[in-house]
Amino acid sequence: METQSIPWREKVQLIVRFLRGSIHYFVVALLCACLGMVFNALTPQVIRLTVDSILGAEQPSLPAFLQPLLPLLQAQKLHALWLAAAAVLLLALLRGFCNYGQRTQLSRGSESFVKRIRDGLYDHIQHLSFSWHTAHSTGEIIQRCTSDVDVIRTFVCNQLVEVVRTVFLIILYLVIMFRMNVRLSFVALAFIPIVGLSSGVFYRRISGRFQAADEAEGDLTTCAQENLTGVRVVRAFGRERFETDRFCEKNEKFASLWIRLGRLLSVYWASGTLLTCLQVMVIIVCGIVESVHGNMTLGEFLAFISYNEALSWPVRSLGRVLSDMSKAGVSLDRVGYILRAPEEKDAPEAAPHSAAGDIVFDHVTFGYGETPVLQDVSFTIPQGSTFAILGGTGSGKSTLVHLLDRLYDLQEGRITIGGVDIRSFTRESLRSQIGLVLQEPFLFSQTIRENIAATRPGAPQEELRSAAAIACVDEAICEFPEGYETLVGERGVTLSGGQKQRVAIARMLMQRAPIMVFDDSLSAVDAETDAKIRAALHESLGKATVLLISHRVTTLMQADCILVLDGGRVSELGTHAELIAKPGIYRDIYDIQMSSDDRRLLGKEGV
Ligand SMILES: Nc1ncnc2c1ncn2[C@@H]1O[C@H](COP(=O)(O)OP(=O)(O)OP(=O)(O)O)[C@@H](O)[C@H]1O
Repeated sequence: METQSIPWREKVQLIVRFLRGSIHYFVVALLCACLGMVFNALTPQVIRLTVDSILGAEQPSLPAFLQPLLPLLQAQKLHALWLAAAAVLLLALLRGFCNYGQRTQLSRGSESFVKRIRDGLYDHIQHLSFSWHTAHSTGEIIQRCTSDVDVIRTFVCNQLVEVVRTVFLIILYLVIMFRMNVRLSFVALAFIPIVGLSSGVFYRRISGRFQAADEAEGDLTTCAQENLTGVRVVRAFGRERFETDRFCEKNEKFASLWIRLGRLLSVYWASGTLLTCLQVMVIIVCGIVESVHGNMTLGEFLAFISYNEALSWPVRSLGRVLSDMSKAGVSLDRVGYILRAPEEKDAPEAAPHSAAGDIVFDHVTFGYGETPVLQDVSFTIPQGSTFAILGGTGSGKSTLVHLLDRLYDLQEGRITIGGVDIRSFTRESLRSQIGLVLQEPFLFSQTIRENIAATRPGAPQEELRSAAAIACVDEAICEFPEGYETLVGERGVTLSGGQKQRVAIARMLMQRAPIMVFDDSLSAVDAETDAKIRAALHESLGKATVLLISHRVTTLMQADCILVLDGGRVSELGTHAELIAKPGIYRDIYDIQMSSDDRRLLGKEGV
């Protein structure tokens, strides 16, 4: 799946959009963090006071509210030392409280933030067009909704807060340091842009590598997902070795990308450590010179060193945050790519319409890409009739259904139902009136009852059973120990292809749609069951318009009208009797398919 970079302004808007409702947690967390910094900054001052005025003989400089303590500090050195120790303890306790507040608020904020992203993404994906879904791999969509969302969460909830905290800390410490010694503070300050610059260079270099690693992870997920979904094919064709090799190859590429990334990170961290040591060394040397010249007391020197050391780690971590920012930037691009995809939207004038009336395909031309799949296709399906479509593989039969259901939008021509262009229907009203059974039906990992009742939850059991009986699957369901409560899917029973198709037919019948489409949906049942189902459907469908697609002539021959598609064009149109009366594709297929068995079966059906 491609990833276009989205502008930073849009990335910020994206974050702000999902932060709504949880911003107060982050504000409180930040306040706690800043307060913790203040308490942190007071500890070296206690040390300075202890060294200079309790152990040494300097006149203590205390803020006005602490002036009453002065006589106590000067009178009894031991009491003063206890007081200093108690102050350090108190500051540590206060820092602990702030830390606790920061973490609890952050975890609440981050959980509600990430929940909002997941909900937003899921809801958006539900409204993306079918063409978008077919164009993008499921594995990668899942990866973007899980790992990428996680990277964004870590960035917003930990690193972004860390940046604000670090900036506050740098300002606070620099103010204190400048008040203590301006010259030495300038030396400490000079290192900040150097560290910042090296982080910036690093940030630019690493961004592309993170993107490549993420794309490799997407490939790996897709490969694993495909393999697990197609496990039957893998086993049947003995492709285990091939699949393992394919996975290993992708896994190796993924691992080597991360190793290269790790190497780059190590270079950064090693050079950062070197820079920090250099800065500490320079400050110690300059501080000693300042102290020797009497520009600093010993206590001030010690306090300055601890401020400087406390400053070096956050400045470096700023570099790490910047590098993580590049990763988060890539993840925001990838999640943003999904969120930017346009949702299926009805035309402003679209409204719910009744799907009663004739269905007309009027000079329809359509292609998924450059090559047209359907060319100038025109035909009419009278309301209440059974209309069949026959055609070779890839002739465009399913494409007709995709267009009727508006899974894809028409490029040329128009389709009308009862004289109303299907583009004037809201998609919901159109789709709710077209019952669809696909060649490869999908059943949810729920009970058979829930699957059949998917279109009408809460429908009475008798109705479910009668729909299942029409689809000739009721008997098979009742044979399961748990009957209709049998769970299907990975954690339940595995239904045969034919059983799945019949459950899907029952599900569609529950919809009671005025238009019913069977897209090669009896291909997995034997000819006899196919005939039984058709007979039962014939009796129960009433006034519904039925569109029947099949490769099997016996399935189609009773239809009111049969259309033969050839290479995306209408080749023949007429009743079974009309079509076999003249040479053409239909008669050829009929002659090939009609074995003596079929003729016997036809005799049974009385055709
Ligand atoms: N989502 C898609 N994207 C691109 N091409 C597609 C897509 N779906 C179908 N096609 C192509 O369109 C052509 C017609 O496909 P369609 O599924 O309509 O044929 P069909 O007659 O139903 O075939 P079959 O009987 O094998 O199911 C084929 O060449 C197919 O490769």
